[in-house]
Amino acid sequence: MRIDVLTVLPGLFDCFLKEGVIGKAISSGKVEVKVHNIRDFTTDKHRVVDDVPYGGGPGMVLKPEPIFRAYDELTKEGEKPYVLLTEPWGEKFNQEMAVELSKKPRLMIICGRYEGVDERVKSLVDREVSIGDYVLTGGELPAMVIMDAVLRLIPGVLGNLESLRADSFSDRGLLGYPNYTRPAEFRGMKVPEVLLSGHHKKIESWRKEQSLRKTLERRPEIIENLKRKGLLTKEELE
Ligand SMILES: NC(=O)c1ccno1
Repeated sequence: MRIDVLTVLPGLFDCFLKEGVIGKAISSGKVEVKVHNIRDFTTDKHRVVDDVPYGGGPGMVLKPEPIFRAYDELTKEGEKPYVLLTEPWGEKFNQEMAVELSKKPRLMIICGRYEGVDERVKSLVDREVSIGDYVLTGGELPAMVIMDAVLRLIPGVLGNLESLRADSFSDRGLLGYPNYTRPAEFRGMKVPEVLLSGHHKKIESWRKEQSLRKTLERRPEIIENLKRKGLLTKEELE
């Protein structure tokens, strides 16, 4: 997968693209992520990327020209990207969308900033995406959240596919089960006996029960939804 990011603050991505699982995936060539400074696509000596809103009002709006120039330049060759725009009022990002996006060969993420982008930029956009009902200073952090959730799903990026299976939200949207590691007792808190038993069937059913219990406690609507769709087994319903 290739991802092109358009932003006025490219430096925000430096650590994200160098460290951890994502950094390794890029350095090993499993995925390609290129961050582009929208200012590099301006033509004036002050490299202006924003302007006051028509009709008045607070703040500044990202101008269309530099973004369109960037899009034209970056899409001259190769597959046309699926274009996302990160904005607070976009479609809510979730695991389902992450899975869908992970199947695209190429993405472009335009990071909103200031009061937003000129509305005409949206003629380039396939999906406006929000990571939550709150307003940030810009779309760069949402872009990193989206890239993290999407890139980890690319085959070969996560060493152990098992951890993908055990993800929260990956099994019918159920929350993940509790995890423990050594020591077996820490400050009087013991690891559940079943996890020390080596009995894989019992461990699996304990984990399933914990996952259902946690989902029922924290996200009952997910259980109700699965019940309505008939996606819970008889045992799980007991
Ligand atoms: N909530 C968001 O995704 C967002 C994007 C830009 N500002 O806020």
